[in-house]
Amino acid sequence: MKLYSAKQIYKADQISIKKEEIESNELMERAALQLFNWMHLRMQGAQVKIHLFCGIGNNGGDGIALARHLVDHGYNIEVYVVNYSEKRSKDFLINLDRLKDRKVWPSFMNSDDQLPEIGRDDIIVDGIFGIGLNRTPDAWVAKVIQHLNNSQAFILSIDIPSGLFTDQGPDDFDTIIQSNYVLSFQTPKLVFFLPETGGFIEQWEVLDIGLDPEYLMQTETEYELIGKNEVLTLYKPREKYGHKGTYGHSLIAGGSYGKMGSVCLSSKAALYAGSGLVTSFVPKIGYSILQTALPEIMVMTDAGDNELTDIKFDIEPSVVGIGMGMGTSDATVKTFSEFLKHNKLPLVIDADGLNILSKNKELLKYLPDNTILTPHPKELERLIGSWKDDFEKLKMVKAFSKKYNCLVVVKGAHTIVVNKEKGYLNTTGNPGMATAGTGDVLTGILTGLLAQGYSALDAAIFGVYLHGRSGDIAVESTGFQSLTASHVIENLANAYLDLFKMPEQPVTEEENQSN
Ligand SMILES: NC(=O)C1=CN([C@@H]2O[C@H](COP(=O)(O)OP(=O)(O)OC[C@H]3O[C@@H](n4cnc5c(N)ncnc54)[C@H](OP(=O)(O)O)[C@@H]3O)[C@@H](O)[C@H]2O)[C@@H](O)CC1
Ligand SMILES: Nc1ncnc2c1ncn2[C@@H]1O[C@H](COP(=O)(O)OP(=O)(O)O)[C@@H](O)[C@H]1O
Ligand SMILES: [K+]
Repeated sequence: MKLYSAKQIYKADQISIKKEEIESNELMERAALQLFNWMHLRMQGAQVKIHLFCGIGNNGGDGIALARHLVDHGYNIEVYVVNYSEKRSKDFLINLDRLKDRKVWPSFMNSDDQLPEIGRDDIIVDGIFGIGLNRTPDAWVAKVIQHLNNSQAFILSIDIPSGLFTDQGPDDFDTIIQSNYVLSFQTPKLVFFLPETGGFIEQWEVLDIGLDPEYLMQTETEYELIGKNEVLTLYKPREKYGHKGTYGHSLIAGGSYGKMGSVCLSSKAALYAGSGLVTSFVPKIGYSILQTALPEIMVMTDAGDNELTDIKFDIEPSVVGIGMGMGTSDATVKTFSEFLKHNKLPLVIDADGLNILSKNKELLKYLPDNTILTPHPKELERLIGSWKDDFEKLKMVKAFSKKYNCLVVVKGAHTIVVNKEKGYLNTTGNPGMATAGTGDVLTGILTGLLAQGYSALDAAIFGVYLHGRSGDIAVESTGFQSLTASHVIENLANAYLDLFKMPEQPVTEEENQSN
């Protein structure tokens, strides 16, 4: 699913109005009707108090139009206009008049006004600012926003939580609505998925207000949201006459004394992801550990007893996944550097591999095109430097990806695969996965997919999705706290099977009777 920027949404808005030969307030009416239908379906006329807080732009206009539909259906409402500017939008004013025709008179809130009382069981509709926010709200508006946040009432935001910028990071976190549910028009917004701002949204849903499909289809976006629909097109089925050679040979290189578990996890994950053959390349200390833990896997050892000192092998793997548990001793740095200088194989680099690159930036030029790097936030910071906010971070990652012609998998709650100018945000995964070793599992999956012939970009997008989906299936039986990296591997099978599961259909009346 594409994530459109505010600029693109405004453009779609104008094109739709022109093509359909409608007035802009008709589009607002569509939006308001969608909002109303959503609420009416759930509330069924319940007399819970609904407080609608509206700004003076079109987001406020949506709220005012929604208030009219609610009043027409007998709901118990109170409308407030947060009067932060005299520049009221045309469609806001049209809808204000329509509301006044129903004899509903909003309270106009100004800077020194007392804040209204809100019960914890009430509902708040947040229509203060939408995608038109272009500066940090004034202190008194921030106070209104804090008052709503502190009320404990359920907050339903129109389009975007008020106070969140659509395409830049916030300056002041106290000016943002903490939303329980966001009904977002046509497209979710990028900020819903970034670590700094995602927490302001508990749940979201898109309402289709019929913006011009042709424009939406043809417009390229900087970011895409990746769900099952997107990855299904990437999946490569197994061929009837395929053999283990068809599905590639993954070499997993890493480990050091006390850290062999990471190589076990990566190697096993590569196998479960479908790699035809998997060889682990480890210091001598790892030999019996791997042979005992993973009978399906071949093991090669380095000259070093406890750490990698001489990464050389006489086999021809299809891809190398390297870095997990490897350490950064002088000998390992030396052999890793030599390896990079001579290597021609596709690479996935994780953990200490990334740490070594960060300290020896001159090595970056040896990365083969489309190498996949999988940093967690700290590793990323070491690699590209620190950032002011998530938007600056993404800009820096894009520049890095372009400069070194590599893919960066920015790990986190919504992992983002960055390929030069474009970012792909994952939708699977859960906080149970914030546990040791899940990153090693991801490296193994990505390596295993590359071995099977997936392109680097497809492997990164698909692998990140599968990894999160395995975690989501696993957590149903483990709970968040007890989820382990091994559970993620074990559920890879279920994640693959889940790709082709149809959503459950409701039982029809006839089927019910025949049972
Ligand atoms: N596009 C679509 O397809 C559809 C969009 N719809 C709805 O329109 C919403 C966007 O509406 P919008 O453009 O009127 O902007 P909105 O967010 O209401 O802000 C109002 C104005 O406030 C101002 N302002 C900004 N920051 C400020 C600040 N800190 N403190 C004080 N003032 C500030 C700024 O004006 P300025 O003062 O800069 O001239 C801004 O224009 C969108 O989210 C959706 O709900 C639907 O109706 C259906 C179709
Ligand atoms: N809150 C979360 N929601 C979803 N996924 C998460 C969350 N926290 C961590 N993860 C995922 O778990 C993995 C953790 O990787 P990493 O930090 O490298 O762990 P390790 O180094 O211990 O293997 C990443 O793929 C990350 O996206
Ligand atoms: K809003």
